[in-house]
Amino acid sequence: MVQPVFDAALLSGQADIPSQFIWPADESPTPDATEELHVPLIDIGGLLSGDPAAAAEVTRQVGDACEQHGFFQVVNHGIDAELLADAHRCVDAFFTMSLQDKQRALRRPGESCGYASSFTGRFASKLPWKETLSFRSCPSEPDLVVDYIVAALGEDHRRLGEVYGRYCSEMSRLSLEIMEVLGESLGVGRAHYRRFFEGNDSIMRLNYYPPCQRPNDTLGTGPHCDPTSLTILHQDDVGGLQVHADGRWRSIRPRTNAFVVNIGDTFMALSNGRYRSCLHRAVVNSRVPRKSLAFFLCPQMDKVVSPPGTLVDEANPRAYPDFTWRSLLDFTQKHYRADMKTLEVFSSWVQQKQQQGQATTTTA
Ligand SMILES: C=C1C[C@]23C[C@@]1(O)CC[C@H]2[C@]1(C)CCC[C@@](C)(C(=O)O)[C@H]1[C@@H]3C(=O)O
Ligand SMILES: O=C(O)CCC(=O)C(=O)O
Ligand SMILES: [Fe+2]
Repeated sequence: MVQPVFDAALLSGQADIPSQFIWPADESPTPDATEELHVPLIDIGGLLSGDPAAAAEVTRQVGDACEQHGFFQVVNHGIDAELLADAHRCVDAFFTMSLQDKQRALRRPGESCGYASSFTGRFASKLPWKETLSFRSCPSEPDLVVDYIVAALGEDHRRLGEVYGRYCSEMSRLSLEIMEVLGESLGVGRAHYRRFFEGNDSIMRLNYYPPCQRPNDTLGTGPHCDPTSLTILHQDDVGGLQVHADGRWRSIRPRTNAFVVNIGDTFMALSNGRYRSCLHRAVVNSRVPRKSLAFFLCPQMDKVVSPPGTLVDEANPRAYPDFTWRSLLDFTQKHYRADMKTLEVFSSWVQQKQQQGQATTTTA
């Protein structure tokens, strides 16, 4: 079989799409679903510095949302509007380059960073209608992002690297603030999760969804729960993010000044299953490209993911085994395509390995 190359410049205008991009009927997209999911809008600046009674009410709202579906939005986040606009302009600048130029940053098999034009070499079916550029970001290595971009794309792209370097450090700051709120809402105190993630080893991903003439047959990002800890997403004004809540797909309307935040599988494990990592996806459209910026907060690779003792008791026994982010990341890159069951399947795999006496919380 000839492997399809996802060259958006060619495919976007075509009436037919290669069969590998067609998703089965039971996962069929509903790009026109108009029902919205209303998620709480959290004024994060006010929350952390404002009056205690108001803060307690907002913390409760975050807790409720995380117990129901794990999605909320933050405003008054302190991210400079010009930096955000620049980050979106740089997405356009990168993805409108020629396929050959983008492929200088090609993502290699088994790796989670680099440029992927769909996943034509990685999966055989249910290919996503998107291009992505992913890279690591760690607060302890301030030049990591710019050095990666310059090494992959050349000196001409230094400014792009600087923009995302700044953007990622703001995302890390915001994630730690959100961790304070999550800790407070779970009754473990503001410091617990903040400390856990202070030395995070996160992934930044730029998503670019070219137009598709068959938007009812394919998906930009298939249904999945994020295996990571917390996702902070900014979508442009096109729309396309859908969440599966109360048994149906509902969209989250874009808001220029808001970030969409959702709990990932790793945080679900850190909360002993109290907070939900919820199924979501992205649909495409036939008119315009869509962009989103996703910052995936992840623990340091070898830190043991284990809930605080106060969240475990007789009524709430351990929901998941201890694991490291390294082993879960490896699982999603080499053994299992992340979907709605990742944490469940991964947990069984860890338990099986433990029974066989093989470690999954070390690098071995
Ligand atoms: C660790 C990760 C794997 C994926 C990127 C991410 O950083 C977090 C989300 C994961 C993903 C988006 C879930 C849907 C399937 C996937 C293959 C994709 O469509 O991009 C996933 C990512 C991956 O590259 O494995
Ligand atoms: O592009 C979007 O709106 C969602 C993307 C997403 O869910 C992901 O990259 O994990
Ligand atoms: Fe996601």
